[in-house]
Amino acid sequence: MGPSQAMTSLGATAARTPQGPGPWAAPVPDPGEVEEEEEDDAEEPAEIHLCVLWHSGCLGIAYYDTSDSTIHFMPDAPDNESLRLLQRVLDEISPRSIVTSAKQDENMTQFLGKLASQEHREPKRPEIIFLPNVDFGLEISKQRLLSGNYSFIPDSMTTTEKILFLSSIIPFDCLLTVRALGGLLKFLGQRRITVELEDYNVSVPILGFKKFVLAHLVSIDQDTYSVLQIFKNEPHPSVYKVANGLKEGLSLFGILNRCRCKWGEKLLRLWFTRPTQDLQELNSRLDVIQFFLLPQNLDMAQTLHRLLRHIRNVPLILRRMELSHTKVSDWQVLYKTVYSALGLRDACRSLPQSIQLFKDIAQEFSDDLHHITSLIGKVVDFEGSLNANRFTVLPNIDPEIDEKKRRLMGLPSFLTEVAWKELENLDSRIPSCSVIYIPLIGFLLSIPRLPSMVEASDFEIEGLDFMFLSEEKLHYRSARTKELDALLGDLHCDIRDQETLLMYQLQCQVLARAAVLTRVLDLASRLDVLLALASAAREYGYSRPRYNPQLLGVRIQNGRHPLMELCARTFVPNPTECGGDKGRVKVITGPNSSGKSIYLKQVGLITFMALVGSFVPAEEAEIGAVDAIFTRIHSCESISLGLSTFMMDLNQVAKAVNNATQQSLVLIDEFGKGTNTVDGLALLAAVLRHWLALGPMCPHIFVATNFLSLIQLRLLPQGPLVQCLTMETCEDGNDLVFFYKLCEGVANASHASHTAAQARLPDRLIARGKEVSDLICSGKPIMPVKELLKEKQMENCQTLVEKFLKLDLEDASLDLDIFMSREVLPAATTIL
Ligand SMILES: Nc1ncnc2c1ncn2[C@@H]1O[C@H](COP(=O)(O)OP(=O)(O)OP(=O)(O)O)[C@@H](O)[C@H]1O
Repeated sequence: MGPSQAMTSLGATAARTPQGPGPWAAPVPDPGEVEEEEEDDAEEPAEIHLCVLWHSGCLGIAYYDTSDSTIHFMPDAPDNESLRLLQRVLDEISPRSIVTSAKQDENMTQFLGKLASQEHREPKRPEIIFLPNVDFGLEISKQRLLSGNYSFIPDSMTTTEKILFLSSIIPFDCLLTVRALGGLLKFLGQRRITVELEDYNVSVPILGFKKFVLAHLVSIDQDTYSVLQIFKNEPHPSVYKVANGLKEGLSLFGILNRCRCKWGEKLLRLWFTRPTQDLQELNSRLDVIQFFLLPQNLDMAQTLHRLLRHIRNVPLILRRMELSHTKVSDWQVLYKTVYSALGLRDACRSLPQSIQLFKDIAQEFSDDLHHITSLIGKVVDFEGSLNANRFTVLPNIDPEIDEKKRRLMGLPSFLTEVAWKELENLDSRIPSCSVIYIPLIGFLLSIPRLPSMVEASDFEIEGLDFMFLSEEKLHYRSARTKELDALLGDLHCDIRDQETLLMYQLQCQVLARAAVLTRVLDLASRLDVLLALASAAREYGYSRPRYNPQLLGVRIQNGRHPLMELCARTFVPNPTECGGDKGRVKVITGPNSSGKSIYLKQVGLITFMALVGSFVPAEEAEIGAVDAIFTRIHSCESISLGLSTFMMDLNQVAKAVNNATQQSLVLIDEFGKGTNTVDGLALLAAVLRHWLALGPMCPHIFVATNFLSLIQLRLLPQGPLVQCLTMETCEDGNDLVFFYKLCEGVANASHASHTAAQARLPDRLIARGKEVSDLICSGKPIMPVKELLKEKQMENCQTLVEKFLKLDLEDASLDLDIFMSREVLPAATTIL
């Protein structure tokens, strides 16, 4: 540190003149130590590093998430040759890098090659890293896992205890998972993820291992998420406000997300990306929501919601502790979080223990939390720490620190006395002097530079050692300041060192209890999500869905579209019943704007919400076994993919045709409109006939179409598998009234002209459209618009023809050029 940057932590001044700086200047906080205070929860964008192995139809996946410094792993799971499960995981977590073995199966190589070539992949193409196959060896991977340095394992554990503990978390019998975990650890260590700039002996922080299972997953692709408006990213008006410049628009996630803590929101997003068929899990979520919906539990819900606001970003704090980068605010946040967690525990202990979540919170929020709060509360001097901008401890923790602080407190007045004495010995031209203290340098005499002190040689003063010039002040060591150094030493630094040591010990105590803190976060975010879903269910009048694995399809009474019902003045609910004698293919026809698309989406959304474990916008809903939701609904998104609209339509339908099973829900809106009518209709009919030919294996299909000919021309086989539905309307003179009510039957006309009128197309055009349409229907030729040949034009033509007839071509005086330019050309402009 150069002298000009040298910061004094305290000093005292003696001045000969009254105008000089006051001799009783209070200790000035060291500005060099003032850290840039970030917001508590400010986070670097999370990065995910994934390691994957595929062997004999089995997948082993493990990934490291920098946002919570946790390793997530999926126990060995079967995946087919097109690696759909892996694709699903990649879509969900968008890893920054994908690590795998250089010795790979052909399928995996092709899969990764394709991934690497996706130039427009959003948000970013992952980096693909091949490590030598030996890095994934089973034994070496096990060793790496067992010998890791994990702060959540207390130092007091013996090696055997540690192995037992780890084998209760990591499934060592899942060979691919273990090898993937081993490869991941190798990669993390090699790249020094998150600790690139740290000392080499600081290892990558690992705060826990978490299992994730995608076994009961309901498959939903990205298009479906977008067209059903489950998520909707919109550019944020302020790009500085959020890291990716995006905010949630009107979406299902947006209206249900009432989470109070960030981790709750994160978990809700995760549940949305992983709809499940695990009925036990779904029912356990619904039990909690149902409990909070009871009027007598409203107060409790509000109390819990308030407490959850204080549950903050514990993983970030733990990571900073691991790296010894803990900030003053971290201690406060941690204290509040743990304190609120204890509040949650006490509240949950008073709730029915038959509900698993309450039981878990009551039991798993252990006394370790008490220990943490009492330690932090007893040791950390929050006020002092904030003032000093560094960790300081309360009195009576360490008598040595207390003693040093007492001496330090008395120092300014003592130094003032010293300064006065020093001033007496100085040249009388020097008006004032101060004694200052600079950490690591010691005590110095500071004298203002006199106008006569120009050259460096002028700075020399007898009996003093010149040190440096800074801000027009000359600094010297005198015999007295040397004495002070010996007497008081680096008092300030000593206090700081001792307090830092105490902070380190406190950190270790907290880190040894990291497991309970991670659990707090897991359970608190679960509670937060369920309270959020309960709050939405209460406000919007949702009901609890029932799951019936024996049921084919879904049965919904008075279902509503969760977003549309918030925008429409009155929303008309509609029932849904598919499977059994109600047919597998529902063909919904109806005039434009009669509510077909909304109905289709509502079926998808209600089913989705039930599979997430939320209450649903319906009077009753019974959900059968649903393994996937496919959609072919028009979205605006085609530019970034560089595909034509029709090509996108075809892609989506192809996905459904190739993957839908008898348990899948397929929603098709206006398929075939992107090409000429006949081809489009033929394609739609062909796709539906393909599914119908599967008989009982046919998926549950809802098709909304304006191709009335699909039914009129009997393009679909007749039978119990097909049911025709339409939206009720009634003609009132020229007006068409929409009832938005679903009923059996087929629409008799598209009433496109009515929609056109609503869109304010000129009447003349609408009338012409109707005329042409009627002519086509009745098989008559289409004549050009009569209006075009106006009467006046006819008259002009006749006059011109007459002029030509009167021409005497035998007449020698006739000048044809003059005739053309005077008679014909002017008339031509009125005719053409
Ligand atoms: N159940 C309903 N209750 C009240 N209003 C509804 C309902 N369903 C639809 N609407 C209203 O009708 C409008 C049009 O609905 P929708 O887009 O579903 O029509 P559509 O039949 O699919 O039309 P198109 O064939 O032109 O695509 C909606 O924006 C909404 O305002």
